[in-house]
Amino acid sequence: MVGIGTAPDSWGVWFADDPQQTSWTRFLDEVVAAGYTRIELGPYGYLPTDPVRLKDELDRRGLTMTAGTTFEQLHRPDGWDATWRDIAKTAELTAAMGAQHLVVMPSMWRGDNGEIVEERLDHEGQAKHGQAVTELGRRLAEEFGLQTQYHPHADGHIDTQDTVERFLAETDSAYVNLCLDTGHISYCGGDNLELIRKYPDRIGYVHLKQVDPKVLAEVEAEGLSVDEAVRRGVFREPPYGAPELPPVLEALAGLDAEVFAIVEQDMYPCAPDVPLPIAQRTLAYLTAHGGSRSI
Ligand SMILES: O=C1C[C@@H](O)[C@H](O)[C@@H](O)C1=O
Repeated sequence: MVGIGTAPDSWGVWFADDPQQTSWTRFLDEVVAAGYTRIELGPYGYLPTDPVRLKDELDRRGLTMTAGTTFEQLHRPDGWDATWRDIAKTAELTAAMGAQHLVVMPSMWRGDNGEIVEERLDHEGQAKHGQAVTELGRRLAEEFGLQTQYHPHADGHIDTQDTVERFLAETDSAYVNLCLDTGHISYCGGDNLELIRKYPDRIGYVHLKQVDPKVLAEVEAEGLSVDEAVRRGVFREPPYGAPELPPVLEALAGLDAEVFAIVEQDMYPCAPDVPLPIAQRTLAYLTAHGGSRSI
């Protein structure tokens, strides 16, 4: 089964607290109105951080939480403390909601203005990073009972197919697997179907998004960041972008395990009335192609 859900990103939410964003109550109400039953936590502090209150808000709306999302900086020699401080609070709240997964993303090598802010990792750096993420996954499993699903990210240290494959080789599948984000993989020139075919046991979780090839070409030509690409609308409503999602859903349905596939159409910033109709159409499209909305 491929269990479809959605996330605050699909309502234009990137930050805990930003007056441009939809309020969290409107987000939750519209998720229900759109017909979804599963959500992600989004940036820590956007939804209530008191676990009793948050659970009550979810229960009242018949929603379950599949995962929290967070970034790491473990490629830095002194990155552990800052990473753990940020991740532990997200992990605690995520686990308290009964979710099983924590989606972890890399730090960026490219800054918001398109500038290079960090050198890419060499082979030794990739090996050390893989070991550190494995250790993170082990602690998240032992201390919070969460499965770590690593999410490659455009402009991040794990982004291209080559870095994703090396990352999988450097990490221990007992503690770390992949959150295949179809949009980020395509944005970086990777092949989602090939990753599912080559690493069926490592696909632990999925984010569904599509890329507009025209906007991507502009962004590449101008050397812009993914943040600017999002502002220009690089992530499109299905089925108007790439990759095609029905073959991805079919390949996921053929895996041994049930997998959550969470719609994450980044649209920061966006006008308040934009997300709901897109979310409704996207859910109808995905369920017509094999995705399941029910809990
Ligand atoms: O999972 C994600 C979280 C967001 O913060 C990020 O920008 C987005 O692209 C994503 O895939």
